[in-house]
Amino acid sequence: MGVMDLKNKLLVVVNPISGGAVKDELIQEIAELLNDRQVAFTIYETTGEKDEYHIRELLEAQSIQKILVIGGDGTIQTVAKAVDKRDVALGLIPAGSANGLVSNFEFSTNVANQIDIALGDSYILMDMISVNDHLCLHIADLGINATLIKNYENSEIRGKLGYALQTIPTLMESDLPYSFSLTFNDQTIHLQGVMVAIANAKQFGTGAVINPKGKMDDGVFEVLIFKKLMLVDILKTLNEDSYRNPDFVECFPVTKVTIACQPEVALQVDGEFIGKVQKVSAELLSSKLKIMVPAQSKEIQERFNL
Ligand SMILES: Nc1ncnc2c1ncn2[C@@H]1O[C@H](COP(=O)(O)OP(=O)(O)OP(=O)(O)O)[C@@H](O)[C@H]1O
Repeated sequence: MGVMDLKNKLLVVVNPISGGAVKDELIQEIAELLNDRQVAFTIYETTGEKDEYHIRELLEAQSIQKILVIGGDGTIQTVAKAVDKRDVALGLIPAGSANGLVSNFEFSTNVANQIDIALGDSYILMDMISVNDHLCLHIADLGINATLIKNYENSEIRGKLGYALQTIPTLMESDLPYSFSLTFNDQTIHLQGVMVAIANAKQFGTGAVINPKGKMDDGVFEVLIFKKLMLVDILKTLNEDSYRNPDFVECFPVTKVTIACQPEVALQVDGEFIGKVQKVSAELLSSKLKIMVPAQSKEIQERFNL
């Protein structure tokens, strides 16, 4: 507990296992930085059991306006669910293995700067999507990437190396291409592809920009159909501004989409493997998530025409 100042009370949610790293030193450093800034705080360490419920209890019992989240996308997800429709902002300290969501903001890698962003007053009201009733903040997809994530979760390796090692067996096992039917804006299209992505964000934590049009606070999300595994075009996703070959990917901005696939295809939401499904319903939620971002971030510059 830091200096008592109820107006400034911060809840610090730490996932002790995210990213596979011990966080004792990081927590110590953050506690000192918060004390220096005279911010009162309570620390909650996640256990992996009923965290959403416990965080909600803390929000109800104490006058908390901000939560500092130290963890990966899964931890941000849990906190977002606990916040629900409350006017509570999230400050982010990326400490996961991939940090997909945070990689979309121009975040500093310096912890003191991250604390200043969290305690500052620049925020976005981020869109959220429901994907088969799972909350999606970042990117959900059906097909090759979700299959990869499933194999990765079954392996012993955490971290980016895990993805690389899992790629080859996944590509050999999968029955590509899959058949998808997508219904949106009163039309249904049928096509073959290796992956369909439902994207709020621009890029994965690996840096692959799969959705150059992605803006987290524009009131729409994109549905993207990746038709073939084209190596040159996959490499081009490393460049944000590059032209996207329509033989490789097509993109549609939507607020609602249903996707049917035959036979069933692997689904992942924000990096968690959900299962194999024959149908996906995705819809923009009416509630938004308040996320603290750097004042110089693109979203803030565009909003205020700076
Ligand atoms: N104390 C704990 N022990 C074991 N598992 C935990 C604990 N606390 C949280 N978890 C689990 O950690 C997972 C969330 O991890 P998170 O996504 O934040 O990190 P990561 O997987 O390393 O990062 P990323 O999502 O960026 O790849 C959830 O599945 C949650 O149940």
